[in-house]
Amino acid sequence: MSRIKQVFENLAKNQKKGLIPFITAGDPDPEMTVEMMHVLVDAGADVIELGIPFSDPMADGPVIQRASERALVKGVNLEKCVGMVKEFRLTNQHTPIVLMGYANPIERMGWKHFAEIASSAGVDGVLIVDYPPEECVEFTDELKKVGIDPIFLLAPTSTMSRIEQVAHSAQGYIYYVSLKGVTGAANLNTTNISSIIGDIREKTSTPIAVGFGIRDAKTAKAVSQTADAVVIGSAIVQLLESAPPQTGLKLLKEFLSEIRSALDA
Ligand SMILES: O=P(O)(O)OC[C@@H](O)[C@@H](O)c1c[nH]c2ccccc12
Repeated sequence: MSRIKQVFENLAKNQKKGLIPFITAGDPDPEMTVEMMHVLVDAGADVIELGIPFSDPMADGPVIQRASERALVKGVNLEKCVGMVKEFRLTNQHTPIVLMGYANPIERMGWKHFAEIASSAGVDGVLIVDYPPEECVEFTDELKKVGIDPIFLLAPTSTMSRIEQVAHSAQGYIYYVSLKGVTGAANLNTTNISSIIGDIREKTSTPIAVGFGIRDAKTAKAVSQTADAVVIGSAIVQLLESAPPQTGLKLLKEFLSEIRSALDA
């Protein structure tokens, strides 16, 4: 069974909700990323989304764009991201890692080669923002062949046929984007979420994670009433940006622990 599936089964069994922090690989410094991943786990992360820095991240707001730029300046590329997962796996074999990014670097490397090195490094899921399921059937097959879960996005604008398509192709979890716009938005409306999640659940039993615009414990808790997991990105990346590195790690741990307690309360 995949590590992601295992985590969601355990959460369901214990009637808990998942916490999925996002960080950009290599930000603020490539030397810190693996340590940061362990801090996230210590603070209660169930799955880690590790962002592959990209020069034109069109789904990202300014906070994650800046993180991407900082990481690129420090020479982080796709190979190095995979290497970070490999290093993380030396001391953690249980926390699922989802690599997320854009199609371009993956295509340059080649689907098959990427799938192979990612799987042998210990990557569990892959989410490519600009790959809707019908445009990447072959890539999805390569991932499934090596036991990596393909993760897809649904949004408030998704049609019923798109929901069906994603329900059919997705493994691990489905990522429901809570609002129209880019990452880091501040105006999440938690009341609209439940009806669309209901529609998705009619089509699939794959767990649903919700992200975009979750910045505090209260919102995380509210979203977790309907979602199986919450994803938090920009709030974390911003916190790291605004503090010196070692203080950043401490603040990160405090911030995530607070969310964890709210979800578990
Ligand atoms: O930053 P937010 O609003 O907390 O949303 C999570 C998000 O950052 C993370 O999942 C993510 C980062 N880049 C993305 C691109 C598309 C979809 C999702 C993402």
